[in-house]
Amino acid sequence: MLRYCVGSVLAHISKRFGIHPRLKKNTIRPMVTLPSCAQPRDHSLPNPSWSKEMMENYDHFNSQCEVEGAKEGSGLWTRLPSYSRSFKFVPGGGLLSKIIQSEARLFTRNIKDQGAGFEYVLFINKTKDQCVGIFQAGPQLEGPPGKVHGGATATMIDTVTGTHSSYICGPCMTANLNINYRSPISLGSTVMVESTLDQREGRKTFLSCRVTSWDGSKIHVESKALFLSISARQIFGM
Ligand SMILES: CCCCC/C=C\C/C=C\C/C=C\C/C=C\CCCC(=O)SCCNC(=O)CCNC(=O)[C@H](O)C(C)(C)COP(=O)(O)OP(=O)(O)OC[C@H]1O[C@@H](n2cnc3c(N)ncnc32)[C@H](O)[C@@H]1OP(=O)(O)O
Repeated sequence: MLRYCVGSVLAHISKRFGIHPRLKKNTIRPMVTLPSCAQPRDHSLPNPSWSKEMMENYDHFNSQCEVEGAKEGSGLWTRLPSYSRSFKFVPGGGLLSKIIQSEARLFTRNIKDQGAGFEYVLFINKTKDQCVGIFQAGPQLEGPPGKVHGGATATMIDTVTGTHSSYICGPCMTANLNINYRSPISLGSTVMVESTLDQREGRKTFLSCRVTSWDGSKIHVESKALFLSISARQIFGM
């Protein structure tokens, strides 16, 4: 679904900018030299900054994932890759991301120091209509002293519910995000962000989301989100 929705968006972009996203590098005859496009880095894979709690929860979900090559539905969960730009989800997207607004980066992946900002991995469960994010909030996300900024927490929720909604209904945008902050999150701690589908109504997707401590013993945040399906025209103002 994600490949489909990003793919349909890219088809529109390519029409607008006169670039075909699936063109291989050696089939383009550019006026200028195009940057090379290496395999994009998947930021959802573990790195040395991940805490014991982060790794424990990652291993828990990863061990229940579909094995590559096995028939669909063989696992409960699917780990979602994560790139510094949404373009990089599709073949040829790495090249496009260097041509169109090449300085742009996904907000949650723009701090280069490992462990300094958002460290996270998302898993989706299609049969249960659930998406979970395991997040470790680094020191550069401070709000009150020693605690995570409320806007950073909102970003985590938007990331999990937005990705969940994209999987359900394709390209969409956050229309409403309602957040109740119940207890502060300490910097450096690992939290679970869990999104559940409540209802679909035409273009509207309603989701609930909870943020808890890594072991589920403490509730940090409860929220509701509304996403609206949009056309590629709406994204790029065509
Ligand atoms: C390369 C492309 C990538 C594409 C993405 C695809 C896949 C993603 C891949 C990977 C995921 C990676 C990262 C994901 C992480 C994070 C996700 C971040 C998402 C965001 O961070 S995104 C930014 C913040 N977001 C905005 O910047 C939206 C600004 N806004 C608008 O752009 C418009 O506002 C819009 C489009 C929302 C609606 O506009 P519109 O014209 O299409 O629709 P309209 O207004 O007609 O409303 C139709 C019906 O919805 C009801 N309705 C509307 N708004 C409502 C509200 N707030 N509350 C309650 N009901 C509402 C109306 O009442 C009516 O209801 P009814 O039909 O019953 O009368």
